[in-house]
Amino acid sequence: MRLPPALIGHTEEVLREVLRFTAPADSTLSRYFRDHTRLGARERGVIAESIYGLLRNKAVYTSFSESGSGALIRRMALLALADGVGIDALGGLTELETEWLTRVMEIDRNHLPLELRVNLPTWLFQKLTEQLGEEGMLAFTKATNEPAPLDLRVNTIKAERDAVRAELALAPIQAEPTPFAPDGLRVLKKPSLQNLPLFKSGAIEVQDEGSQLLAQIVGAKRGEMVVDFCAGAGGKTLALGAAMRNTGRLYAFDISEKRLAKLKPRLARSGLSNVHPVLIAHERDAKIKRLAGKIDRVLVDAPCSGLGTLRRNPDVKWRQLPTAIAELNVKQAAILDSAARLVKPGGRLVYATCSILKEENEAIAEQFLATHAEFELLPMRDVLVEQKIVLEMDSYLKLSPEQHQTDGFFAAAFQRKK
Ligand SMILES: C[S@@+](CC[C@H](N)C(=O)[O-])C[C@H]1O[C@@H](n2cnc3c(N)ncnc32)[C@H](O)[C@@H]1O
Repeated sequence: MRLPPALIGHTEEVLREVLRFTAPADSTLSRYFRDHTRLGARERGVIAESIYGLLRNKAVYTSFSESGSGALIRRMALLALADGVGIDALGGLTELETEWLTRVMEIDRNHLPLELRVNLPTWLFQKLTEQLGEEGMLAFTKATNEPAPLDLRVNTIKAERDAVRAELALAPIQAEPTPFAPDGLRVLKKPSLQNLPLFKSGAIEVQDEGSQLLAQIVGAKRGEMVVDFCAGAGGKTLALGAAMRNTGRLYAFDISEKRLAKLKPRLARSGLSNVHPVLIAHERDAKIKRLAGKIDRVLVDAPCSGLGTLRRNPDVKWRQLPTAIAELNVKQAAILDSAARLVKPGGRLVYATCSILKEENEAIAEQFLATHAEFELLPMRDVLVEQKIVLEMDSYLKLSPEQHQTDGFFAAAFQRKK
């Protein structure tokens, strides 16, 4: 069945807004759908897919749009829609548009220049090629164009992985244990989970396997004092609280009241009572000082470029700029430096990002070690053995979509010398 002609106009309108890059694409889409309640589920699906498709293929579409006629934004929207549903499904095309689309859709994209094919801004193309080599950069960009799997973390305070898997199967939702994270399940299709009793009761949370592994390597145990320094909406806080078996004290710091507010309902569902959310003004807030030298484990899940999450957020590569990354680097080092003060002798500090850029990862870890003689690196291979996670790593944890089917993550673990 042909899609209504108005769909092209809607896609154009969302696209115009998304390409301003003033807000994340998913929030622009949600707002548009809230304002246009008459759009049906299929139409929403087609628009959303086209917008994400466009963000993944922006360089190619921009080049293709140099031919054709009419408004540029319409040509871009048509390419995204044609890639998503096929030209024949589109209602409202003019003869000229059909002719142009048919012609450009026949171009073999494998023969386009590399920089176009990988669909990266030039600065990122150069950086990733330098860092990963051409083959590595190609493997990464290919993997970021694949949809991310839907991973769940079983809340071990409330349920066990096998039992949850069996209950999901009755729904019927098929799920497999995640390859590396001990409490993870990978759901094979993408059903809606919000209304499942398992979700409502807090037995499961949606969380990428990589994110679960970051919480795991903190190694939090019963009765400990733990700080999640950049807790946000608490994805990792909840995993840490469960690892502590709901004992001890877990502080969830963040500078964003809005994000901490999102943690509240998740906390209520989780059944955890050992979590203490604390709004801080900045990383050197006086509230932090009184905990100096008292904390067993500190996780710094630092604000970062998010370039490891391109599968879910393809707009990030177009929104990020090298200047913003340089500013982030200063912030990351400052947060890590302040968080380190909390760690007691023998305690563990974990620095993590969802980026794949060396300057946000290894460079920050190395700079930290060079300026903090009281800390030593805990090689990640040892931490993984301690946590019984079968993953080959060297000094650091480096997860990537092409190798591990997770988002791109980095983590370094340090120990304060005794
Ligand atoms: C990568 S996100 C955290 C995600 C979260 N840990 C999770 O698992 O869902 C980084 C967080 O750092 C917070 N942040 C930014 N600057 C900060 C600072 N100076 N001190 C503490 N948190 C900060 C941001 O508000 C954001 O929530």
